[in-house]
Order: sequence, then structure tokens, then C-alpha cells
Amino acid sequence: MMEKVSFDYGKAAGFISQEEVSYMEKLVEDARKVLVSKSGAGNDFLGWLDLPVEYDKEEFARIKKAAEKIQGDSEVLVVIGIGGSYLGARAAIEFLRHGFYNNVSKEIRKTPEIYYAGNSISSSYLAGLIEVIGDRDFSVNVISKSGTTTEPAIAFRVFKEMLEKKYGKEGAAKRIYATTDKARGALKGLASEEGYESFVVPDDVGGRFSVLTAVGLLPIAVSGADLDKLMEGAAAGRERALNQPFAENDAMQYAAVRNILLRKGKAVEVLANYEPSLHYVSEWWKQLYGESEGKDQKGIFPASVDLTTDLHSMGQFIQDGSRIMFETVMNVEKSRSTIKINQEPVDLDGLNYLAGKDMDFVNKSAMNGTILAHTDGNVPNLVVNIPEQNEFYLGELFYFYEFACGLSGYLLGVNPFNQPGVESYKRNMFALLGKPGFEAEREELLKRL
Ligand SMILES: O=P(O)(O)OC[C@H]1O[C@](O)(CO)[C@@H](O)[C@@H]1O
Repeated sequence: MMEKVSFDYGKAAGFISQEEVSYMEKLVEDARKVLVSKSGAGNDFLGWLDLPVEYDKEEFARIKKAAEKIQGDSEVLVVIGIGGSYLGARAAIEFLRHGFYNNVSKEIRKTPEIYYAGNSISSSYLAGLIEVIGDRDFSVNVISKSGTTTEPAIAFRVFKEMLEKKYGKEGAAKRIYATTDKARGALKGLASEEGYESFVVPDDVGGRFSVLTAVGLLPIAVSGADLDKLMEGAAAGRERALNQPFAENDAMQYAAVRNILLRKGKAVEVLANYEPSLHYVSEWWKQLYGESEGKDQKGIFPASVDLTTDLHSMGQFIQDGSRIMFETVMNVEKSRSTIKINQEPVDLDGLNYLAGKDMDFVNKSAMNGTILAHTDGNVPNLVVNIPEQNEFYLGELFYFYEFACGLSGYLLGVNPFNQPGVESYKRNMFALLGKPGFEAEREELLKRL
């Protein structure tokens, strides 16, 4: 059988019977029909379903060209965006490229350093980044679907001014790449006015589902990763998700099993990895599931841990704290590199019993031991197997999670494709900042502070 990203709930057998899973089959099958026929809630945001096979080929070629230009004329790329407008790119670059991407020598990396801005409002962070760039040549990819999000807009103002000081207005315009709505929003207006090269976030693709649009693809291409392979993997994932029957359909089974666990009171899902380079896959996943399912006072709270690191901090809680969670382990089957543990003539550190073994053997033993320990501690453990860290499997993994998320939202009875809840903090912040139009709210809030 061809290797693939796969889902395995075998270790959760003590918590979920085969029968229960089979009861879910019809429900998940119905959810798939609703999703694929685009007849459910939020159906105007389903462009991501077909992206791996129906993307804009002209724009795809332009993304690769722009990436080459940036690679040729910039030592640094600053990716400005927040939430779905940066997490996918960051997840992909960290998953696919060197573990110390920005720190390793240019000879090894071969592509520009990549930094992220506009994902907080910290002036210390931005000032630090400006120092890191120094007087080196750089370009900016500013990404905002709405084109009006405060965090990236502020960061962009700062970097735009820096670029214009350094290269003049015209020179700066050639180093600014704007990824935004095709017609609406302040960023679109700015891009047209100033003549920035622009890429489109399609109307029917929400931020958290946009990694396979220009939103993710331009920064990923600049990092030197292979976009074609990424899309191929996503297309393979799509093929399986859309067409395979429940018994062989990993995305459908993941949606079914997490829904069963939620109904048993497991309201938290902890996504665990054993590779630091998967940290941002978890961050991307948390937004995907959190924004899609956390509404109408419902949903599974998506949390994540980096292991074995967090076994020495959060491990106690997972093993023995409130029994509110299940755990989903991302298992990278074949590690990117191997390091052998050598024999020492005198076994002072007591590690000679591991001599001759690869570190990855130790890592996998830690993983397997932890899965069983947490299972014994009444935390159902699910596993997502990833054959190895390459573009193809990452594309497959992205699609697997996205498709399962759509199904899961429908099983929960929510609209998985909106995010009305994120507006509340924005309204308060605008009111406190004195943004025109928020005067009444401002009075009320000031009384409460
Ligand atoms: O791309 P935009 O419009 O700047 O939005 C960034 C992020 O902010 C949100 O709209 C939440 O405020 C997310 O859904 C989105 O991914």
C-alpha cells in the first residue's frame, strides 16, 4: 500500500467501541454530502475544497516568479499577517525547511531569512525585528484578506516607511507584495494606488483555510519549498477525503471519533508532536478548529503540546489532572535526520545501554510509552501518522485537517466557516483607542475600567 497521512484510533479502543464508531458512519456520510454538495451552513466559504485541483494557474506561476525575485534581491523577507494570514506559511516553512532556518548559514539555506510581523501589537518585538534586518536588503509580503486588520496594518505602516526611506517610493513599491481581497479593503486600495504586485485571497476561502492560496504559497515558495509537490499532496488528500468510503476514510474517521469523545465529556483536544518543527502546524490547527467549532457555546477546545518538552511541564496534568481531554499525537514516521548515540568507555552518565541506537529510536520509545501512559491515565489517545516531513505529505496533512474540520463542524451543528466571536475584542479596542464611530462604546467601557 502507498504511504499516506493516516489516522489511527486503535489505542482509544478502551474508550470507544467499534460499534459506536459505526453508529456515526451515517452522520459523517451525511455531513460529507452536505459539505461536498456545498449545501450547508457557510457554503459560500467552501472554495478551499477544490483548491488543490482548481487553483488559478496564472497566479500560481506569478507567485513562483515573485518568489524568485525576492530570493534574488532580498536577504530578508518580512511576512506581515495574523491568524490564517500567516500561520499556514509559518507551519509549512518550519515543517519543511531547516530547523534553524534563519540561523543557519546562507550557503546551507540558499534563500532569504523569513520573519513574521503584524501578529501582535508589541513594539518591542517590532523594534527587535528592525534591528535584526539592519541595513540589509529586504522585501515585505503583507497579507490580509479583509485588508483592515489592525495588527498587520500597523506593522505594514512601519515597514512601508522603512522601505520608502531606503529605496525611495518607486523602489519600495517593487519590494512590497500584497495578498488581499481582489476588490475590497484598505490594503487593496493601497496596493492599486502604489502599484504593488498583488495576489488574491479568493472570496470563498476564509483565512484559516487559505494556506494553499497565495496567502501561504508566496512565503512558502520564497523559503525554497516545492509548491507543486505541496499541491499534489493536497490533491491526493482531497481525492481520498471526497471519495473513499468511511471504513477507509481517515478524515471522516477523525471527525467521527473526536465527536464521540466530545459527547463523552472530553471537551479538550490536545494535539501533541514529538518534533519541534511541527510546533506551528499545531498553532495553525488550533486556529482552524478553534475558530471553526468554538461557537454557540459549543465545541472542543483545541490545545497543543510539544513533546517530550512539555512532558516536563504539562505532563503531570495530562497524566493525572482533570479528566477533560483526549490527545491526538502527530507521529512523523521517518525522522528527517539521524544521530547515533555512541558508546563511552566509562559509563558515567549511565547511557551506554543506548549505545548504537539512533536518537529517533529513543524519541519513538518516548512517544509509544507516553501514549500508553496517558491511555492508562484515562486520556484517549488518537494518532495521525505522517510518513515523513516533505511537501507532499504536508499538503495531504493540511487537507486532511481542513476536511475533517468541515465535517466536524457540521456534526456539531454549527457553521464551521464563520467567526462572529472575534469581533468583540476588536470593538472594545477600537472604542478605547478612540476610533471614529465608537464614541458611545468608549464612554461605557471607560466607566468599567
Ligand atoms: O486576513 P485578515 O483579514 O487580516 O484576518 C486575519 C485573521 O483575523 C481573523 O479575521 C479574526 O479576526 C481571522 O479569521 C483571520 O485569519
